[in-house]
This record gives sequence, C-alpha cells and structure tokens, in this order.
Amino acid sequence: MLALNFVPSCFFGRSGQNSTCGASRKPLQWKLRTPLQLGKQGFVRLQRRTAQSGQPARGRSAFQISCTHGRPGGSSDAREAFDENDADFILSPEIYQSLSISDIDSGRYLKSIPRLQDFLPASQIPRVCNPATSKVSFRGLDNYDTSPNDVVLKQTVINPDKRRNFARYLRAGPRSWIAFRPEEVRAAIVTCGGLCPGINTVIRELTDGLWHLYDVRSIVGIRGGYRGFYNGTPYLELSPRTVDGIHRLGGTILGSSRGGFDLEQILGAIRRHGLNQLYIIGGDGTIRGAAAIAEACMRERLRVSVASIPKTIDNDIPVIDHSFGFMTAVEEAQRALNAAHVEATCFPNGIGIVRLMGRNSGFIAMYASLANRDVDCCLIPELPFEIEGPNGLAAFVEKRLQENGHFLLVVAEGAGQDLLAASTEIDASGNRKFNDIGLYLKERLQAYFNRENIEVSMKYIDPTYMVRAVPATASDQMYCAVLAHSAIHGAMAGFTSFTVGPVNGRHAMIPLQDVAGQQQRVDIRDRTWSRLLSSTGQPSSFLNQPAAALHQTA
Ligand SMILES: Nc1ncnc2c1ncn2[C@@H]1O[C@H](COP(=O)(O)OP(=O)(O)O)[C@@H](O)[C@H]1O
Ligand SMILES: O=P(O)(O)OC[C@H]1O[C@](O)(COP(=O)(O)O)[C@@H](O)[C@@H]1O
Ligand SMILES: [Mg+2]
Repeated sequence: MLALNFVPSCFFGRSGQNSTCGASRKPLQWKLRTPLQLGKQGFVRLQRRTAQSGQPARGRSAFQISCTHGRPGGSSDAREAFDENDADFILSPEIYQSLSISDIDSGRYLKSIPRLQDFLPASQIPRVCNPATSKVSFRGLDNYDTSPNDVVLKQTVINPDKRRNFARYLRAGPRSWIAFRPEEVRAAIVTCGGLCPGINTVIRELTDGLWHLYDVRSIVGIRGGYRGFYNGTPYLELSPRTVDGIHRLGGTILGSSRGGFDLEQILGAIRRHGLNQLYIIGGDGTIRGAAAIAEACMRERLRVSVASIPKTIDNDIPVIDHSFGFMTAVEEAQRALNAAHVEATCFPNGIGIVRLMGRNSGFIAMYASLANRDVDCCLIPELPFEIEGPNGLAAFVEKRLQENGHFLLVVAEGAGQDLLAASTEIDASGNRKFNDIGLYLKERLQAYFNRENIEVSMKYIDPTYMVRAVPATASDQMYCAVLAHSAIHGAMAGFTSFTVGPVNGRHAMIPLQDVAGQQQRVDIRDRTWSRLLSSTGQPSSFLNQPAAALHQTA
C-alpha cells in the first residue's frame, strides 16, 4: 500500500549538484523495489544507498514525500529529508528508478512540525551550513547532526496483534542546514506562569547555546511574562556573562506573571524589535499563548520561529515523559513529608497532613508519596473520596492508627474540591483558585476523632511554594540543558510552533497543537497508581459505593 503523491520528474529543492555542506556527506541513491502509486499521499521507508559504494547507508529513513504538480509539496518532512541526504537534488526519472523502497508504513501518525519554508518564499530562507558542527566540542563527532528522518515513537510497548498506528515525533537535535544566518538572529526569551525549579537553567542554556553553538549575539530577555513584550519594561540584553551562575538560583531572573497575554501587542513588539526567534518557557496557559503567536506569525508571513520549553511543577503537559523541575519538586517535598512523619511518630495517635501542589493533576503528590514510602494515604484530584462512612477516609485513618499509632497523609491541592464550597476566585490567567483542602481535612478529621472520643495529635504542613522556588537538582540541571538545546536546534533549522521534550527517553519536537489545550492527568487505573496503592496500603477507593468511583474517573 505504497502511497505517494508524486511526479517522477519533479523538482525538489534548488537546482544544482549534490550537497556541499559537511565534507563527509556522500550523495545517496535510492533504489526502487515497489512501483510508486501516483496520486496518493503517505509514508515510505526508504533504504538509502551511497552512490559510490552502492552499500546501504546507515539506518533507514522514514519520511513523507508530498509533491503536487511537479513542485515541492507542503510536507516539511520531505523537504527536511532532501535537505539532509542530497540538498540540491533533482528527482529525475533515473534517480526515481533507483529509489529503494524496502518497507512501507502508514505516515498518518507522523507529527510533523511547521517550518518557515512552508509559508515563506525560498528567497527569504538562507541555507546556512550549521556552524555548530564545526565547534571544537563537536568537530570530532562522527554523527553530530540528526538525521531528519529519525522519529521517536510515542508508544514503545507494542502488542503485535494490534495495529501499529502509534504517533511519531521528529527527533530533536541539530540539522545540517539552518534557516538563519547567525548575525541576523534576534532571539527573545520569556518566562510565564508559576515558578518551577530549573527555569534559570533553561534561560542560561538558551543563551549559552545560541551564543556558543550558533554564534548568535543578539539575545534579549522579556521581563515579567507575556506583558513584558509590550509594556515598556526594557528588554534585558543576555549574554553568557549576564547569565553566568543563574542556574544556582531558584525562580526566574526575568520575572513572570499570570494574565497579560495580548496577541496584537505582542505581534507589534515582535515587529518593532525585529525579533525572529522566540523561546517561550511556560506551562499549559503559556503554551496556548505560544501556539496563538506562532499561528499569527505564520498567517502574517512573519519570519519568526516560535519554540516553547514546557514548564510546570504540576507535570500536566501531555506527550513528554515529565516536565523539568518536577523531580526537584518531588525531592524537595521529601523534607516536608519526613518532618510530618517524625511529628506523627512522636505523639500518641499522631497524624501528619502535607499539602502539595497539583491543581488538576496529582503527579507531585503521587511521586512524592511513592518516593517517601512512609505515606499512609495519598489523595489526588483524579481520585474522588468521601470522609465519612465505612469506606471513608476517616475510618481508614482510625484503623491505621490502631495498627501503627501514627498516620501520614499527603494531599494534592486540587483533591476533594467537590467536598468544599466551590471557589469563585480566578487568577489573572483564568485559572480557578482552590480552597485549602489540607486545612479542611485537618478540621474534618479532628471533628471525627472528637466525636469518636479518640485523642489524636494533628500536624498540618503546607510546603507548596517551598517545593517550586528552589534551584534544580543535578538531574534536572542536565535535563534543562538538553531541552534548551533542542529548542535552539529546532528554531535555527526554521521549525516553528513546536515544543520539546523527552518521549520515552528520547528528545523530540512536538507540535504545539498536540499539547496546547490538553492536560495530562494521573491514570488511577495504571501501574504507577497501583504501585502507590501497594506502597501506602490504602484502599483503591474511599467511596462508600466504589462503583461510582470508576464511573467518575472513566
Ligand atoms: N488560552 C490562552 N491563550 C493565550 N494565552 C494564555 C492562555 N491561557 C493563559 N495564557 C497566558 O499564559 C501565561 C501563563 O499562563 P498560566 O496559566 O498563568 O501559567 P502556565 O503557563 O504556567 O500554565 C499568562 O500570561 C496567560 O495570560
Ligand atoms: O503561583 P500561584 O498563582 O499562586 O499558583 C499556584 C499554582 O501554580 C501551580 O504551581 C501550577 O502553575 P503553572 O500553571 O504555572 O504550572 C499549581 O500547582 C498551583 O495551583
Ligand atoms: Mg498551568
């Protein structure tokens, strides 16, 4: 089922001879085994052979070729593939005949990323050999630039009986050709939304990476979030010197804010300041804003690459394995959990309650509890619960106190909001502000034990802001550096409207559309939550009618 929209003698890229970028690059031929079926679009896997030796080139390439009426089509992946293998390439009938199609697959699931080339004339896009490949640190590398055909699979556990229809994302990394001359780049970095450990590291690595790898000399920091684009606050000139040492600080040296997203004013600022690369660090709200900016730039044919670096302490961004700073927060939360445990064990019927962040997703609470091992119960927004009744939380606490004499409860801020009077408070970004579930549980449990005539010693700890205002731990520092570099490589290559992050451990570029407006939540039917249950020993439901629990979370 080969599917190509393809005219054999069509012209891809610019005319001329083979690529001259990179001394080691060899021209490649493709040998055809399966007749191409004209007039359809799809995905082929080609086995590349070098022209000289006729030997198969390293690896296989999967990419989409889309070509209509003898002209290069709209597929950025096709163009990327040609950029890499044979930059100036006429797909003549002879070469067409030597295409080797060794495997055919469906391309519907390739998550391609828009490129400047897709909406701007070729005359506006220089083809510049990637300067990073000649840097001392990379010169010795055999394989520095990323094959444009490399994809990262969303799903790695595969049931062979089921269809192989898994999403694939373009692998992040440096491309051999870039779409900006370093001296013309004017990059802007902005940080929005709540704090998260590692933001300063990302700012530093973006600045250092642009400067040292790509020789970019014009980098500015936008102060105070989106509104800083246009509210008159002077932009901060960034260089390796100005960002030196900031990775050891919590917070963001640029400042942040909620609200203040004004698309027209932001576009005006982009034009006025000649910005052509935006690095937007933020969570779900910020990403929705970044997607709107990228879309407007494409619509108005502005030569601007928009890259987002996903930031959220709540770890609620879909597709990526986890967000930066999240593990630091989990680590930092241990101090509160340990303190609450010590307090609980030292007094008769001691109950420690710790509230952690997690507006709609309970990842921090779940991972902090899993890591801690002393937690008796973890409550998250995804798990509806009742306090009273035979299956309710209070009865479980009482039982555990009888067995162990102490109890450690972790609760995510968004858990149990249905039990509280609905909050009407909204923050400047439109996020609903929650009432304090930790305090509520403290009061309700105290009332229960008073009623039961059981003396308890209740301690409530709320370290919510403490876990996100700290600098990143070592592993998050390294992670932030890779994220920053992935964003730079993508933007310099002319990709736009994308975010970056690890998918099954491999760093990928992900279309903003795939993450904007979606929220990752804990799946209380998957194995991680089962491990949590086995670690705490809590029941799978605190509802007096357990069937309802499944119903609500389905
Ligand atoms: N739907 C949206 N479209 C455009 N911008 C948005 C949208 N939602 C939020 N924003 C902007 O993104 C920024 C950060 O959003 P917020 O929700 O506070 O934090 P986060 O990005 O960390 O989730 C704010 O400046 C906010 O105005
Ligand atoms: O910083 P604020 O406005 O007090 O908001 C606190 C909220 O920020 C969060 O840390 C999430 O922030 P983001 O939406 O910026 O990722 C939530 O856990 C918490 O509800
Ligand atoms: Mg958010």
